[in-house]
Amino acid sequence: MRRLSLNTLGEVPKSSRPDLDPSQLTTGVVHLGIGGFHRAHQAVHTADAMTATGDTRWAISAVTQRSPRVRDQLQPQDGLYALALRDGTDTRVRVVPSVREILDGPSEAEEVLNRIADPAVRVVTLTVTEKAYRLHPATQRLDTGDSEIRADAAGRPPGTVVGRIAAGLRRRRGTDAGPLAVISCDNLADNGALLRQAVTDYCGLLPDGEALVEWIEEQVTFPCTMVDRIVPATTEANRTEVTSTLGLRDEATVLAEPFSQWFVQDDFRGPRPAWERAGARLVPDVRPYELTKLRTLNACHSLLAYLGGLAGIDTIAEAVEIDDLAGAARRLAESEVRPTLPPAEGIDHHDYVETTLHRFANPALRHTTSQVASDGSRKIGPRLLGTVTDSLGQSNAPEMATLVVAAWLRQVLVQRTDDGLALEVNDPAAPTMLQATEGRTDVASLRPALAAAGIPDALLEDSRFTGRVEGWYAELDRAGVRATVRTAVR
Ligand SMILES: NC(=O)c1ccc[n+]([C@@H]2O[C@H](COP(=O)([O-])OP(=O)(O)OC[C@H]3O[C@@H](n4cnc5c(N)ncnc54)[C@H](O)[C@@H]3O)[C@@H](O)[C@H]2O)c1
Ligand SMILES: O=P(O)(O)OC[C@@H](O)[C@@H](O)[C@H](O)[C@H](O)CO
Repeated sequence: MRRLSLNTLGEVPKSSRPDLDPSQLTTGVVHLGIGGFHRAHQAVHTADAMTATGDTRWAISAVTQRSPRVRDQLQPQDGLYALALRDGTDTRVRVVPSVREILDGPSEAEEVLNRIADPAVRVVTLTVTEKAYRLHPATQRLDTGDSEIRADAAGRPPGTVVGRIAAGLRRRRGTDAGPLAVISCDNLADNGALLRQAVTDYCGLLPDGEALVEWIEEQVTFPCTMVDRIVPATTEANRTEVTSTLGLRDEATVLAEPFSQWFVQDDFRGPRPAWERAGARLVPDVRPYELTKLRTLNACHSLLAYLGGLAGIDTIAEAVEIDDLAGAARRLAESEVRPTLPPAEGIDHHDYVETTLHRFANPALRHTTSQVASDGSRKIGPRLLGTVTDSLGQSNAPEMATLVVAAWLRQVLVQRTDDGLALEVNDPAAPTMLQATEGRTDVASLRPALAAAGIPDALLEDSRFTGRVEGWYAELDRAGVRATVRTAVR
């Protein structure tokens, strides 16, 4: 079957064809980490902003970070791909035109730096997963002892995200290409500030680092963002379905829910796409929205992923249909998270929780518990530990938050469901945690495991945290998920 491409675009059914002519767009954005989420979120808001304004300077040069797979899917299609928005049995398919170039970061490192230094480029966005920032979990500062970071700083073509950004900024400084905004779109609280600090820490390892930091302060902003759209990993079934809708083969299909939200801190020194004309909110302070989303939506997602996974449940939609699991998510969100949140204008927290659980229940997404559970050691902090710390500070008991931590620990240490089936564990800290526990899975092994995962000392030394985690862990071991949660939500 013929592939989707510029040559075949005219054969796409009219209802799925883009409003923009892709060949008329020029590049103004570099994106690092062209995974599913970018294709379903920022690339779409950016296409819609160009359509709304007629300002076609914002096509995207997208960079793969570790494997050329997405480049190999998109390049034969001239960067075109279909987004399938699915809600229950409804599906809407649209071809997205904004990705105009795909570079493979590892093998085309020089080109990537040239793009970042290009005066036409005014925005760099990134979606690279939490672990790619290489932050020390306890300090949330760049782990400058990381061997890959040190190798980048020693002058090899940069392979890490922070190394690549710093090298690109250094080149841009050399070409005097003008101000730039570097926008993290990953699920991290204060993502812009964390990235700025990580780049600054990295510059500290470079011989010309001080001058580069001075230039960055003058020319580069790091707006914080809150991004929200559920985008599961694409399956072959998704590709086949979209192929039959388009009448053309699309290897780079992405699937998402219809809901999409984007809050961006309005901190730009140069031009940018008019995202506010395409559903985004440009606000002076993103923090209340970001905290609300991370501590509510993402924390409930993790709750369903860890407890659901241990209970042998494959998808988030199936997990949230179990009343006690939904009840535990509500208890976490309403009783523990809500008192810790600053007011976020326009957000009613109760409605937010109910909308979130309704979105999770979308059966068409088939978002797996194992995908959401991945990289737990990097997600537990931003999603749950802030709630734990703030709750303890307010003398509120973080029962559900610690239950999630215990469930994560059981996944990593025991790696079996309650029925004894093997659980796939994908966590960069898992080897160190298993080494620290020497293969033991009893309650006494939890503190070494938490320490190895980089949980901050203040929590490790607080028995109100460790005691609860140990209690829940023992209960999960004794009674299993379903009975533990049933008792917990009574
Ligand atoms: N998928 C979603 O529903 C969703 C929603 C909101 C935010 N996000 C954010 O987007 C991120 C990416 O999600 P996705 O669905 O696109 O995932 P994905 O697996 O499709 O893509 C991940 C991207 O990150 C890169 N990456 C992974 N590990 C890396 C590392 N160690 N160093 C450098 N690059 C690395 C990969 O190369 C790839 O380009 C998430 O981690 C999250 O922070 C995702
Ligand atoms: O993408 P991750 O791996 O950081 O987290 C998995 C999900 O919790 C997350 O992607 C949500 O679907 C998303 O944050 C919704 O906006």
